[in-house]
Amino acid sequence: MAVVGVLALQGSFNEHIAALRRLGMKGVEIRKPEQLQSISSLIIPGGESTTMAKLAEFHNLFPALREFVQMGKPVWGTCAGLIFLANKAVGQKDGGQELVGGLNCTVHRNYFGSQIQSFEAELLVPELASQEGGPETFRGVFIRAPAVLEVGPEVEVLADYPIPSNKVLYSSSAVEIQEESAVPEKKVIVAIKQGNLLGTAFHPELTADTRWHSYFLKMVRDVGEGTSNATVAVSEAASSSDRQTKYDLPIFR
Ligand SMILES: NC(=O)CC[C@H](N)C(=O)O
Repeated sequence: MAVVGVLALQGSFNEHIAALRRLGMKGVEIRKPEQLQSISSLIIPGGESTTMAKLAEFHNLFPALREFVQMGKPVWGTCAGLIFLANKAVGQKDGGQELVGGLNCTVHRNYFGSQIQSFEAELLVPELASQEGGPETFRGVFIRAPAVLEVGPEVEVLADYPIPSNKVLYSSSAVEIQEESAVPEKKVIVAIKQGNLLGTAFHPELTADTRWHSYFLKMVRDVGEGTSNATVAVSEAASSSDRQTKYDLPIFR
């Protein structure tokens, strides 16, 4: 059976492996550079990107991760993983942190604020729904989440999040709630794709909705490495049976 690597230094790697299992796929934990040679796709989970970067540095993983991305192998970063894959990150701790890069975008590390400003929201996901079926929306779990501030022309935006006009981020001054029509709704980008790289600011691995995992597995198949047609057939069958179930929260099973 084809396997998907999951960077397992810190964060929600077990939850990704469980989501892959629900689709009939095996996720293998990756902790050392040489382990990247035996896999053809990788998920970088959410967690805390500064800590994860320190651990990656300790294990000398950055050169191997960059090479993996440059070889065009499919890589999906969720939350802290998205930060890893960004070419540029702002809002970093003093001294910054090393990035793998590859996604031509700038992310803000804690765009939505601190841990207590974590939230869940229904996101419109037209591309995901057209590829995977199911509802037009996806329940986004945002945990001290980043957001994408800017993207290059080659980057496809798969989801954005409308920030209510009366919610002002990064302002210490009191802000008056204005007439709805006076302040246009601002949208921030929360899911992107560039070639074989996928990035989501939220945590699909913490939901029962496996469509983002299934979408990534199709990217893996399209590269023509890794999954066999038989394996993908299994994963499609699994995801269509999932579609019949209602996506309840809390949903990690
Ligand atoms: N849930 C997450 O992965 C949070 C990421 C966090 N904002 C960071 O800087 O690492």
